[in-house]
Amino acid sequence: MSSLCYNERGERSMLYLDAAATTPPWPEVVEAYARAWQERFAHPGSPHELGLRAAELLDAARRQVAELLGVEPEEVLFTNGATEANAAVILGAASSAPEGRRHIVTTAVEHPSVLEPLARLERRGFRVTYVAPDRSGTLWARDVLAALTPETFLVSVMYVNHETGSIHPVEEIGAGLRDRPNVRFHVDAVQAAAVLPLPIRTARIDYLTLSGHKIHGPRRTGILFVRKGLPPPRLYGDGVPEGGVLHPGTPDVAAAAAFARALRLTEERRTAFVERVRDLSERLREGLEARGAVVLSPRLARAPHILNVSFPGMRGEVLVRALSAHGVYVGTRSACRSRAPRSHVLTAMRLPGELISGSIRLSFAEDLEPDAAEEILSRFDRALRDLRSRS
Ligand SMILES: Cc1ncc(COP(=O)(O)O)c(C=O)c1O
Repeated sequence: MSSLCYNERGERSMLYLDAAATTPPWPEVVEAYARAWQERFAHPGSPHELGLRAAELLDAARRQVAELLGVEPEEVLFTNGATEANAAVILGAASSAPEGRRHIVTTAVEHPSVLEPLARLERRGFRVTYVAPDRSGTLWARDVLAALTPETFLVSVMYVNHETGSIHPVEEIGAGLRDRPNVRFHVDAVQAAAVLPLPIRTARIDYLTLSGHKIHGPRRTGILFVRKGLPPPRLYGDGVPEGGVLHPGTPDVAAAAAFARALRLTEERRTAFVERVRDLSERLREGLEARGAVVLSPRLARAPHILNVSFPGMRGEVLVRALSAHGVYVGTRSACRSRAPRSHVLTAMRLPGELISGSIRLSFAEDLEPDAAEEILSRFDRALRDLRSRS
């Protein structure tokens, strides 16, 4: 990261504020990946010595992840990323839903990787209730629980929203589901892992998804937690996931090792990161409000590494481009949907159209210090000046 971020005089040239889209790789993770790939390249299913050593590493990665999450190794499956895992959980729960139970509760602000399989199920006759947050972006557990009906077989709620950073009350929802043992509870915790401990046990979660590239690990890696005793979802046909890997095909041992390393470093660095990023995002919030921005992220229960603001009268994409001319890289909304006409998250918050179209998302990665705020704000000033001089 640092070689990309600093020029030859040691000055910061690039300010990457798009960590919710993807994070830069940590060198230790790259090294873990490269070493495992070179040294344990054999197929972990091969019965010879090299195969056994590869299988050993896969197994060790699974045990490390389980230990970090406080769960059993058998409850961890490596995946090709959270999109794959979210779809597998949702479509899998639907295919094993008891007779006559065809209702799912979710939120209107989920990531497209949850909304798209749900839309597919709706076309097949399932009913889905999309619970909306309030105007501040806060989701209330009581609204989610009130949407349950006797036909509900699945509740799917993300832990941290990818556009606003809103923290959803998954523990309270899980507590409310304790007397509904036949309702499965799925949590997409992709945006939470960098900043929050994951309450897998305390929240009565059945399925939880994580993604490697949001915690400085490789793309197309991740894990799916499946509570012991539940059937693991199947991607194709009848095959049960084998050797701790969700997808069929040759397992990527190096990817599993790299994911485990990224998760361990995330755990070790989380407290210090949260402290730094809270300070940084507070300074930016104040500085941007002083420049006329309206903060769209909730004031309370916001993950500190995501800050959504809007400059009324300005288009978000235009500001994103103006900022990038000054080496500041921010996002508009979910990178997967950045071409969709408007944010479904901000629309669900019932915000005025002008605020929605002016919104940008700042999201912070590990290497930013709080005093970067001054430099970021001064580059905002330059970008805003450029835009005003053009209009
Ligand atoms: C909340 C959330 N869920 C799921 C995903 C998809 O993750 P992946 O890129 O690993 O498929 C993302 C990625 O942006 C996300 O933000």
